[in-house]
Amino acid sequence: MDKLVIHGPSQLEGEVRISGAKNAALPIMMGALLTPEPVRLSNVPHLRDVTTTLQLLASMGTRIVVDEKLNIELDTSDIHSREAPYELVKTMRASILVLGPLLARFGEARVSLPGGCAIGSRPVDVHIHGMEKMGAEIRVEQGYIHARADRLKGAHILMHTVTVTGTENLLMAAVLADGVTVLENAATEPEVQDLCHYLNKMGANIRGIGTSTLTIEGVDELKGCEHAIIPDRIEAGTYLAAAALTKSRITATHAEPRHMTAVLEKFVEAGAKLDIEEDRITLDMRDRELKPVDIVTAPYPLFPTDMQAQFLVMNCLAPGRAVIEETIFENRFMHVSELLRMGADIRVQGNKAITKGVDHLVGAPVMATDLRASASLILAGLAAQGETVVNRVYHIDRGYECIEEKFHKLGADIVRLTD
Ligand SMILES: CC(=O)N[C@H]1[C@@H](OP(=O)(O)OP(=O)(O)OC[C@H]2O[C@@H](n3ccc(=O)[nH]c3=O)[C@H](O)[C@@H]2O)O[C@H](CO)[C@@H](O)[C@@H]1O
Ligand SMILES: C=C(OP(=O)(O)O)C(=O)O
Repeated sequence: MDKLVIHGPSQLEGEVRISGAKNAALPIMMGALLTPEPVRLSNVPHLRDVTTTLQLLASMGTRIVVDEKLNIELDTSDIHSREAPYELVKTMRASILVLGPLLARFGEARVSLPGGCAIGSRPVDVHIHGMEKMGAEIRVEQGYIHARADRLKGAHILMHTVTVTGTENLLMAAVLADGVTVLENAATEPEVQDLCHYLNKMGANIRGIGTSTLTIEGVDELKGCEHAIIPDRIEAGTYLAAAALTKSRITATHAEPRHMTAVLEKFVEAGAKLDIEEDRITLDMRDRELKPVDIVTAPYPLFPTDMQAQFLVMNCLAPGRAVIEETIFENRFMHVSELLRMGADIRVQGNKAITKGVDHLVGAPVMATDLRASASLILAGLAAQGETVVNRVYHIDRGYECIEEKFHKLGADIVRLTD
């Protein structure tokens, strides 16, 4: 398995181009199953999860054309399978997002249960109950969700918790349903909004985009469209965190600062100087001192759980005490034990990580079992003294496009070793 070897401490400078958002690209690609006409997607990030999604769609009969600019055309006019098998779903939880589109367009779907993963149990009860309310018959047998419906019917659905993929799955089920669906307590994440805009381009009728109540008037069919994926706010935040940690100045280009308000405010509270333009964010931490910041993760527009691990590393090097409370996933401190091995002072109490800033971190071999935890270990390695080897780069490749090339271009001493 590949590993990344980092020699720190690094001084970063220059510009980094932010890629399209993983968490927008995946549902939007699955949404191609809703129409027999081709959809053309641009700004799709080059990620392992995107490859897995292409494999999943291809296994169902989707024709895929990738042009020289890496735009992706998906043509689902000849779908012959309505199944998402365990082998693919186990590597990417977002595969559950084929359930809504398959059920809505073909009246049946067989999707492996995604199961628990490193950051928590991650049930899909909201997805299932919502589709049942829309008239689907659902059985869960031998690890698979079997769903059937002649035609889904509009329904009033109050989701008991705010769920991003749950909202997306129910949206994609509702756009082809008979009648009006109201989704209450819907997620308002920019990635959910991007999916709504894309579906409306296809001819769907979704109102309330960006609010917690979405009203969807079902239509008989959807058509093809062209769509550019929004920038990845978590990738942008991760590079800015690297600059903060290494007392550097970098600019994230092709970003969307309007999606990052909570995170950008925390960078300022942490002592960074920010210069924000239309689609560029410059963070300057040169000759400035990191300050500890208390954080509570919460659904958008509040502070995202996907940036928690990166800010935890910043707190490790900020003189003083800070508390980070993780309210979304019950087991999302996998990075803590590895950071302790690098000399951090962190105590985990329930869903809180309490840090006392140390003067410096020391490089070590480390490994994490989820995406953002792994990213945070790269950040720690960039700031630490000596060599850090980040094992199981597999997780990073799920969500960060060419991470070592981007950091290398910013001046980091980082190389990938392939076994
Ligand atoms: C592909 C994708 O977009 N992944 C993102 C998505 O994951 P994902 O959509 O899986 O996360 P959810 O928003 O669904 O999870 C939020 C909370 O709701 C709970 N829950 C969820 C569904 C359900 O049916 N029942 C239930 O109880 C989960 O266990 C969790 O505690 O949102 C998360 C929260 O912002 C992000 O960390 C992930 O990066
Ligand atoms: C948890 C994440 O992704 P996923 O939902 O795909 O596991 C993430 O992007 O941080």
